[in-house]
Amino acid sequence: VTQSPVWRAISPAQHDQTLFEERHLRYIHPLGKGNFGSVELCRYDPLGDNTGELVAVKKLQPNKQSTLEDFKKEVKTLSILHCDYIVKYRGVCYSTGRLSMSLVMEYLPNGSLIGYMENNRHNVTPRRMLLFASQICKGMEYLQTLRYVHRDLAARNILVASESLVKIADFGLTKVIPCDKEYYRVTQPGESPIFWYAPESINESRFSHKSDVWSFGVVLHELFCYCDTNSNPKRLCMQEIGHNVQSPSISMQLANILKNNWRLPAPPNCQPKVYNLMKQCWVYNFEERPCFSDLGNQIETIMQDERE
Ligand SMILES: Cc1cnc(Nc2cc(F)c(C3CCN(C)CC3)c(F)c2)nc1Nc1ccc(F)c(N2CCCS2(=O)=O)c1
Repeated sequence: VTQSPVWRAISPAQHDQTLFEERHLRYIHPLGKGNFGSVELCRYDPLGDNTGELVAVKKLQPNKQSTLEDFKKEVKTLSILHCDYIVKYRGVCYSTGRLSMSLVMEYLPNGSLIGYMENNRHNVTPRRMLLFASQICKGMEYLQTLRYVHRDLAARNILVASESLVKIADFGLTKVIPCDKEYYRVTQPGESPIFWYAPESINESRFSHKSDVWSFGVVLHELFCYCDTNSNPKRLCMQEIGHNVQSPSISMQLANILKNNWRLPAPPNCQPKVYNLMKQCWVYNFEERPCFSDLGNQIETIMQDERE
């Protein structure tokens, strides 16, 4: 029987580790909602004896912004990224009948950096924050070698693998920079995380490795504020803008205060060297911002001094 055409048609799937059969994907509970879909904890249990692997499954929620095309690009992006500091792709699950598909990824039990920092505030040292920062930096350096701009680098999109390892997740907004240019121009901005955006991204929808560096500076700020909701970037910017949310638009007012050299304030008890790193990431002119390898070296140096 296994030699009949039907079995031949089916059997290759079993050998393809990246194809997950929906009937073996056991739903456990929701993990969260991102801008492009929801993520659920599942167990892939083909033997049906609960010995299967826990996986995080991202389901597409088609809304005005995201389409199946965008989701397929996100899947394609993640499937070719192989880096210790980027969440691992496991495969895809095509649902029988229905058109949709799901993205299957490794499951990291400690959740996002935000929840982790809030819950572990008392035993996360500045040295550990610098370790996390250097890992995010290395992940971004790797992305840059493939000409990817993440465009949504924020603490909410960083996952905690262990107390000494974090990974970049959620490549829903990631784009490849065309070979003949040094930046990516977005046409439909959609739901933009403008409080993590560089001025040129706010003003001209221009995204580059240097705009990712700006967002990295905001992630550093979030880290050294222990991801405290009272000092999250949106709240601090809105306080500075004032709450006249009419005209001009919030992004225009944000662009103005950044133009007038306002920046997120130094986090409480933050070493001057670390705040100085953030300020380098927030230089108005993107050409003067450091690149991720410079930042990585500076972070390693500060970590050395910390050790002495
Ligand atoms: C790929 C992946 C691997 N492991 C994990 N582990 C994970 C483990 C957890 F306990 C939690 C939480 C912890 C807190 N309590 C209250 C609820 C569950 C958790 F949130 C995540 N999560 C992944 N992805 C993911 C999940 C959820 C997401 F909202 C987002 N997104 C973030 C913004 C865009 S997003 O949708 O991509 C990605």
